[in-house]
Amino acid sequence: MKKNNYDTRARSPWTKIDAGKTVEIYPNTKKLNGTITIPGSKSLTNRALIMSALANGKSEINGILKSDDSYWCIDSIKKLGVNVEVNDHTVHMVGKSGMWNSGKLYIGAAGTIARFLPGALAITEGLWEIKASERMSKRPVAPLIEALNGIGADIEYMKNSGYYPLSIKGKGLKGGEISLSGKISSQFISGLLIASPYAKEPVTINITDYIVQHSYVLLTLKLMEQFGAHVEYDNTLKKIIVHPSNYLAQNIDLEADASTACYFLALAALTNGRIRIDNLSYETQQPDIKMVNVFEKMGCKVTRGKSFIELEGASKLKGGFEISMREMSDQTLTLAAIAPFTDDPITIRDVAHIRHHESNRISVICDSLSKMGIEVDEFEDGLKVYPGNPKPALLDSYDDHRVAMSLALIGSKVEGIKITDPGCVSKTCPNYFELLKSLGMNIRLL
Ligand SMILES: O=C(O)C1=C[C@@H](OP(=O)(O)O)[C@@H](O)[C@H](O)C1
Ligand SMILES: C=C(OP(=O)(O)O)C(=O)O
Repeated sequence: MKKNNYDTRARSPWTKIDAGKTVEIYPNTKKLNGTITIPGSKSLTNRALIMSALANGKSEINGILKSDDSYWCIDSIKKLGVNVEVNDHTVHMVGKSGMWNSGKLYIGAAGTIARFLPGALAITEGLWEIKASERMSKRPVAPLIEALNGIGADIEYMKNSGYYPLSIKGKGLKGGEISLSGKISSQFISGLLIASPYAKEPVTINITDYIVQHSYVLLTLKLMEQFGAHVEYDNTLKKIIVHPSNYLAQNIDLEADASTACYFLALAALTNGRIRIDNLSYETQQPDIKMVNVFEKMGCKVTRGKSFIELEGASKLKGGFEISMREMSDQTLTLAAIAPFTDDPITIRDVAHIRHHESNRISVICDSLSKMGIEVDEFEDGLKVYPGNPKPALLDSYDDHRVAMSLALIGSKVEGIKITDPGCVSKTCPNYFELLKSLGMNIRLL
C-alpha cells in the first residue's frame, strides 16, 4: 500500500515535534503506574468555539484542547473578524451572531471544522473559500453540502465534486425538512445541526439509515441546548427538529478528551499496571469512555470515580470475542494494537466508515500488524487480530495521530518499535509522548 506523505502545512504552531522525526519506544520492565491529567476534548473544544463565535456577546471557555484541530478552528474564527483571546487553556471570545468578514480560510486536517464550519458561514451574507489538508480534501463532505444546499445554502466544490476545497456564497438559510444519511460520518448531522438555529424557519432532519457514532450527535445537541438552542429529539435520533433562535454566550468548562484517555488506560491494561486519569468521569457523553467496558471484558479492573477513572491491568488479557466498535470507532486502532497480547483472537466489526478517517485505518492497522508478524484478517468493515509476539519494526504513522498513538502502545511490550513522523499526534494530543515519558516509558526521538 502507498504510504501517505505527511502534510506539514496542516501542523500548527501548537505542534511539539518537528515533522519527519522518528520515535523509538523501549519497553519498561516495570508495570506502568501513575496518575495523569488528560488534555481537553477535541470534540467539545471545536463545538464550543464555533457556538461561541455564533453567539452574541462574551463567552469564556475553560479547559480547551490546544492542538492542530483547535488551532485551525481558532484561526478561522479570528479571520471571520471575531475577537478571540487564548490564555493558557482558556478562551475569551466576543461572538458576533454570524456577522462574519468574508475571506479565505484554511482548516488543516480537522474533520470537525470541515463539517461544522460551512453551515455556520452559510447562515449569513458573505463569500468564503475554504481549503483543507490533502487528506481532509479526500474525506467525504457531499451529504453535508447537499443537505445545507437543500435548506438554502449556496456551497460549491472548487476542485473535485464532493470534496474540499469549498466556495461558500452566504445568503442565509431558509430552513425546512431534509433527509440525510449518517452512515459515513456523524459529523454531517452535527454540522447541519450547529447552523440550524439560525435558519429562518425550523429545520427538521430525518435520518435515512443510521448514524455511526450517534453519541457525537447527542454531544452536539446537549451543547446546543447549553447555548440556549431549542431542539426536539428522542434517543433514536431518527428525527430532529431545530427551532429558530440565537446561541447565548456562555461560561463553560470543558471535559478531558475521553479518546486520548483510552491510550493511557490501554497502557495499564498491557503492562498489568495501574493508571488513574484524574480529570474524567465515566458519566461523560463522549462515546469512547465505553472502551473501559471492553477493558473490563478483557480482565482489567476499572474504578469509576466521581471525577476520575482508574484501570488496573491483568497478568494475561482475555481475547476470544467479536465486538461492534461502531459507536466508539476511534478506539478501533487501540483495541487492534493490544489484541496480539491477549489469549485468543479478537474480531472488530461495523467500522467501515473509518476507512474515510485520517488514513484508511482498517487497511493501515492490518498492514502495520502484519509488518510485525501478527496474523490479521481484513474485512470491509473491520478486522480479526490473532495473538502473537510482535517483531521489532519500523512503522509508518501515515500522518494519522491515532495510528501513531496506538502503535506506540506496542512499544511498551516489544523492544525495537520505531514509528515515523510521530509529530502527527499534534492533531489531538501534542504532548502524547511527554505524557508517556511521565509514566516511565522510554522514548527517544531520532
Ligand atoms: O463529532 C465529533 O467530534 C467526532 C465524530 C466522529 O467522527 P465520524 O462520525 O465522522 O466517524 C469521531 O470519529 C471524531 O473523532 C470526532
Ligand atoms: C476521526 C477523527 O478526527 P476528525 O475529527 O478529523 O474526523 C479522529 O480524531 O480520530
